[in-house]
Amino acid sequence: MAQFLHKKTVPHDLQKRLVQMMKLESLVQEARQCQDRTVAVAAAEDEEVIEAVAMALEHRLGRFVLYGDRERLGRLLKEKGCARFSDVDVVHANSIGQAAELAVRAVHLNEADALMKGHVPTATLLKAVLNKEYGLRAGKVLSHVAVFEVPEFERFVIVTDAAMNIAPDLEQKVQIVNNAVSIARSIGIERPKVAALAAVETVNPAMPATLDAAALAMMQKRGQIEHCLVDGPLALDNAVSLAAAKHKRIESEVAGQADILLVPDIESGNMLYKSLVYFANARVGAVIAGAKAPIVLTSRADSAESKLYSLALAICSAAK
Ligand SMILES: CCCC(=O)SCCNC(=O)CCNC(=O)[C@H](O)C(C)(C)COP(=O)(O)OP(=O)(O)OC[C@H]1O[C@@H](n2cnc3c(N)ncnc32)[C@H](O)[C@@H]1OP(=O)(O)O
Repeated sequence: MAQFLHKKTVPHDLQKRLVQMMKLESLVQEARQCQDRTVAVAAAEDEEVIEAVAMALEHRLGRFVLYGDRERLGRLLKEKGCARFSDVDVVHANSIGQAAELAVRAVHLNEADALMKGHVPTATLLKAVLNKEYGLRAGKVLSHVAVFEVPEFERFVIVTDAAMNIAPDLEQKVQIVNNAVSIARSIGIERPKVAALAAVETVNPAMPATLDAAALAMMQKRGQIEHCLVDGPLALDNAVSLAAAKHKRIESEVAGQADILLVPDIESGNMLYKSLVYFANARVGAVIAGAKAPIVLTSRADSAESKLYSLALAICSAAK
């Protein structure tokens, strides 16, 4: 369905309705169409990661190269029923740090199309990703983009940045928006609506997030941010609920209809991410965008199913 959405011939209204019907499951179907994708998994010797790889192999999403302890990996692959697949290779690494470096190098050298985090601390992997000699920098800000399917909610909710940029400044927020817009477009949301979140919907000089949000909205209006609509500051309720926006008398093309929620910092983003998973039973697929290749940065909070969706999102966005 998502492939159909990319065709320019689809009328906008129909396109919007189809996007709204989309489920993360449809990303798995789309990823399957992408030929010959290879994913390098850093420190893959982790039960949940191997479970996600097993699911991905079952769905024929691509080829996997697992970096880590050969013996432990061999055992886990057998336990999870992966030994029967030919699309999986193991490269031995003596330590978690070496596994991260080897996996990142493989993507750097175009031997793999996407990187996946295994049993390695997030900061260790990201430091390898940012390494000047063998990393995956592409001259842009790298940022985390999470696509949520929330039960009873009619459209995807995209949250950024919940996991990489700790306290982004205005310039970094512009690039974080650009990265999220490019992921939204890769899954068929042609002109996403971006809400720059704050605690209130009015500009308050004592709350820096409201100043950045207002600047971002103006930058989009002046053409400095493209392929999307941006409004802010918006509080979470009036970003996602038309009734709440109406109640506050907010006149905006974004309020109540946001596709992308730009959070002010990593704390608010991470808590929103985990609240959606734990309190709202949301499903999620997430990647780090802006690098030479997409990166799957899974969290312990994610189910194996969510890890599969993240892999599908990475494969879909690597193909664009
Ligand atoms: C939501 C589910 C998943 C999770 O819960 S994940 C858990 C939460 N996430 C984390 O713990 C990671 C948070 N981020 C960090 O720890 C750090 O920002 C990170 C990514 C490790 C980078 O730290 P450092 O290596 O100390 O970075 P630094 O500020 O000294 O900069 C070193 C060089 O890298 C560059 N850099 C840092 N962040 C970047 C970015 N986002 N995009 C592009 N380039 C970036 C930075 O400009 C600097 O470059 P240069 O050496 O000056 O050329």
